[in-house]
Amino acid sequence: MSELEQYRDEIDAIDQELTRLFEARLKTVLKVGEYKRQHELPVLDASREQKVIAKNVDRLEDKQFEEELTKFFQSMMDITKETQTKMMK
Ligand SMILES: C=C(O[C@@H]1C=C(C(=O)O)C=C[C@H]1O)C(=O)O
Repeated sequence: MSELEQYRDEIDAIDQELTRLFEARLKTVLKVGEYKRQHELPVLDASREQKVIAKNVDRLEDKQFEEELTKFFQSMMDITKETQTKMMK
């Protein structure tokens, strides 16, 4: 196996984990969405989003990825808000 194929195998294994975790996170987000619907709360909670980002940036072993991780979490939370909004219709 070439070096490139080995790296891609590694990426595939990581993606498998990411997909499993993303699905689990989305299922929990939908429960939050249902709670918000019942309690008439807005989908966006900007202060919670800031906390999620800060907490996870803090967990980074290599701080050079701070900008990338911030974008990653912000993009994911944009998706989860969209999913909650869709579900609340
Ligand atoms: C899931 C929530 O709804 C939104 C999505 C968030 C997320 O995906 O972590 C965080 C805050 C909210 O803007 C929440 O309020 O906890």
